[in-house]
Amino acid sequence: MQLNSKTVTGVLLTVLILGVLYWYLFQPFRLVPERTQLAPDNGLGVAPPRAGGALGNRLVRLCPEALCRCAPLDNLSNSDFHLVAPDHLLYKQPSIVQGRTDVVTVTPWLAPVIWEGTFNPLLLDSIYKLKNITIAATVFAVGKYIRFLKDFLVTAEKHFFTGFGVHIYVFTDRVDEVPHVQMAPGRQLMVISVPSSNRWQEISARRMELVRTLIEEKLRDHVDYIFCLDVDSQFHGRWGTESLGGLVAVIHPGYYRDDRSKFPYERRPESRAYVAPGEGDFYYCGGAFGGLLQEVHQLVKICHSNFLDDAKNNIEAAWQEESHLNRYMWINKPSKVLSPEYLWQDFKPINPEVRIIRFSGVTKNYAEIRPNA
Ligand SMILES: CC(=O)N[C@H]1[C@@H](OP(=O)(O)OP(=O)(O)OC[C@H]2O[C@@H](n3ccc(=O)[nH]c3=O)[C@H](O)[C@@H]2O)O[C@H](CO)[C@H](O)[C@@H]1O
Ligand SMILES: [Mn+2]
Repeated sequence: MQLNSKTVTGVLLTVLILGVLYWYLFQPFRLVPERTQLAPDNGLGVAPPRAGGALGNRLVRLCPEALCRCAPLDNLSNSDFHLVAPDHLLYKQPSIVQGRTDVVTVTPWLAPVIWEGTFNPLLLDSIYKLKNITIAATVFAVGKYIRFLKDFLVTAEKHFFTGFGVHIYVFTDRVDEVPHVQMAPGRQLMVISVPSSNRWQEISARRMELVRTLIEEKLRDHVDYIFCLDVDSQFHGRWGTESLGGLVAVIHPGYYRDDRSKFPYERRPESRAYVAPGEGDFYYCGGAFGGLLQEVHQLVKICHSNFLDDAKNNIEAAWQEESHLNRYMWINKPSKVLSPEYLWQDFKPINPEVRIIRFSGVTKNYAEIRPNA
């Protein structure tokens, strides 16, 4: 058979096109940039969509199987959203008509508010045991505040996520004075040396920056949740898996019955922490907050950046990082809210709705322990 050159070219071209098409459809993976979960720091504290995600930009494999099961989809079972209970677990029947009526147990944006009697610890622990999670806690003990560390650590051993993997990070300028506290298997203490300061405001506010660095340099990929806690406090009751969530805030015990006009938000519009009159949901504590690692990373990053912007304009918010945290939580609604059971103050008489005190600030002589009064 005689082939003319036109037929040969035509056949070759068809083979080439089919080849390219085949390669494109059946290549093992294509690299595409994943949508970043961290919004550009817009200074307003506006968060990106929250579900799942990683810290920053990352490349994901898109394979033919991606249509059904690829790594990011499998990870859902490790996330906060998929709750699997062990089969045959026996526990008290939940009621849909009876429960706490003396307190509000859900926010207007439908985040649960955790009070004693709203959850089943056995059920929750069984669910989270299956996930094999690790929880980090940060605590600062700078200067004379080192004296609070021992009770904090001893009581954390008794009440804070007992039976779970817990990594406590102590930031201190007095490394030699960190007490030795026996910890259960799976629980660890890490000490990080930080400089001292002659202003307590600076020590307190610097926590946002140091927690950010800790997350970026040490915790990513190793820890699921993180809580940032004041050291001048002790645990008195269970603080466990019921507190886990995306972004977790604790209601301040001092203002939870007050009108929002009484909340000590930053009221100067020049500050990045400004909350206008008529705005704000609750007044949250600076002494305890937490959540999924990527959520807390977002929070500390934005609060620190807003704090720096204020500093450039010679403004220090009324309650330092607590004011920035409150501004952040007004825009980025916490997905779980912990009642004042989770941070009480020893000097405060207990109100009837508070059936248990889980964590409480010790009464201290400010003039005596702070570097500046
Ligand atoms: C219960 C609660 O919500 N407390 C908050 C409140 O006052 P507090 O009176 O509770 O603040 P604080 O004196 O406990 O300081 C906050 C924390 O900073 C650390 N620290 C402070 C001073 C120092 O010399 N060395 C040291 O290590 C320590 O971990 C301490 O627990 O307002 C502060 C505003 O700045 C923080 O938001 C606190 O978290
Ligand atoms: Mn405190």
